[in-house]
Amino acid sequence: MITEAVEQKPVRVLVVDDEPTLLRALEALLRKKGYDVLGLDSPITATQKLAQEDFDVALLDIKMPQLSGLELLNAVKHRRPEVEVIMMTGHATVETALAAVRSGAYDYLTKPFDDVELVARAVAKAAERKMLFDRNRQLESALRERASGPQGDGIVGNSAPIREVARMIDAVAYSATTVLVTGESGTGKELVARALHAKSPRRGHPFVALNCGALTETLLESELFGHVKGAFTGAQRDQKGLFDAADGGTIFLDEIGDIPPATQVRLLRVLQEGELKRVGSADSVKVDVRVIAATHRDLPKLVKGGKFREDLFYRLNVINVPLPALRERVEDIPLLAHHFLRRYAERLGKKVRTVAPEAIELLCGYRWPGNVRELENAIERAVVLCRGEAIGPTDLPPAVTGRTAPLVREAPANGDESAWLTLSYAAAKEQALRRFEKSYVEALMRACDNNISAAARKAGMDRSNFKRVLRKYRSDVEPDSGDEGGSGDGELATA
Ligand SMILES: Nc1ncnc2c1ncn2[C@@H]1O[C@H](COP(=O)(O)OP(=O)(O)OP(=O)(O)O)[C@@H](O)[C@H]1O
Repeated sequence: MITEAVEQKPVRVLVVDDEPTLLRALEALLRKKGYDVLGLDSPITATQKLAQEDFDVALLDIKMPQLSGLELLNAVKHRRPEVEVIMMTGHATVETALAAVRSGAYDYLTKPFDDVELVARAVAKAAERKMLFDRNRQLESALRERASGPQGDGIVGNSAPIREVARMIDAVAYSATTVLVTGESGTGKELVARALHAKSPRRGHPFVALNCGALTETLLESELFGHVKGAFTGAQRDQKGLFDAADGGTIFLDEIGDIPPATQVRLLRVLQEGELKRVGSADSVKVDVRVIAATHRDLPKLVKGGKFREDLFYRLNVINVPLPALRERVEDIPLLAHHFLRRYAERLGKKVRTVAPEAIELLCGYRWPGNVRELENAIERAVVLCRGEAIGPTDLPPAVTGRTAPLVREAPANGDESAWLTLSYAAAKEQALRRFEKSYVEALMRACDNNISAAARKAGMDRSNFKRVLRKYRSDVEPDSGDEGGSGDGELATA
């Protein structure tokens, strides 16, 4: 992972002071703290070294013969602007401090040092800042490489599975073959469809997307194929459909597993014959549209259950591009986080530049049931909340930091009753109920091997009520039809 490479680099510190005793003491102190230190008593030698070697932090005395510390600071910033500089001054005046900061110093310390630990702490802070910016630069350049490289498709990621996706896009974009993109919600199925279109010879023609799960059968058919006047109540004139709108280009049919049987027949006809019939008409119309379909459902299972036509499945599944869940490619998380950070910092006009290592660690440790979409939302939120240059753990959503209802977890069970007292009675009761509900449904699901019907029976609840409760805690459970407009095939998604 890119971040690890940055973190493992030893921090290199340059100390320049013409007082030999202090120089040796600082060298010894910083070496003891684990830094790779070069101590020099001559600012001239220091400028020569800076031309040859990399440093992360420089600790410079402000008053030296040959070259003043401020002149040396300017030389450092000129040669290596990325080095974090701390000035040491025996005559701390507001003017010298200001002059140093204006010239790019990160901090300044006043000599003599009452407590050398202060020096170590200042160096540690400067080193941390330098590493953050190194990490940022590295991720930025990886992103630039990715965006301008052969993939150039807006798909961010360097993991093996995402490289394979990019390879498949390149391999199949040029043909007119139907592609089925599969993967959990938020894994980037539409992004892949857009990339396929953008890299195809059809790119000068429209790309039209439709979420098939969001419409009733009549509306869906009319949207896709158009209708003639009088085809159904409200059809007051002839209307073309999205296949007409996409002529010469690509149509992206999301949630293809949700389309009803009659629509499946019509779609099969378009795929087989290259022609469609508008709703209410017996006439055929020729169309030239590439179909890319997507689903988060297990289509072969729907076929087995008689809910999806086998012939249509084979027509759609000529090429399958499976998208991995985000938790299966954790190494992409830092890259994606910085990608979204850049996007939202720019959009929101904020000076957030990076993600702190502890926040990256939390992001990498979370399961991301909503995949890249959830990560994108988390980073947008963090950019809004962030007050400094780096997103920290407190800017992340509670689900990611594990702060979801901590009071509930810690309250009376371990005797820490004070946790309750920060809540109103209603809030405490609500949290306790949610805790009970979550543990109960999770335990039941475990006991019933994830079989929703069996768990509902054991709970003495009807299946759809049980599912409604379960859905509060499990994002991978499908809604029942009527719940949120799904097709009513919740069993498939959870089995
Ligand atoms: N690899 C990626 N690089 C950059 N952005 C991504 C990537 N994958 C997904 N995204 C972004 O995440 C969001 C969700 O992606 P998209 O809508 O393509 O997912 P989906 O799988 O089609 O979701 P659903 O199944 O819910 O329709 C979009 O804003 C998309 O641009």
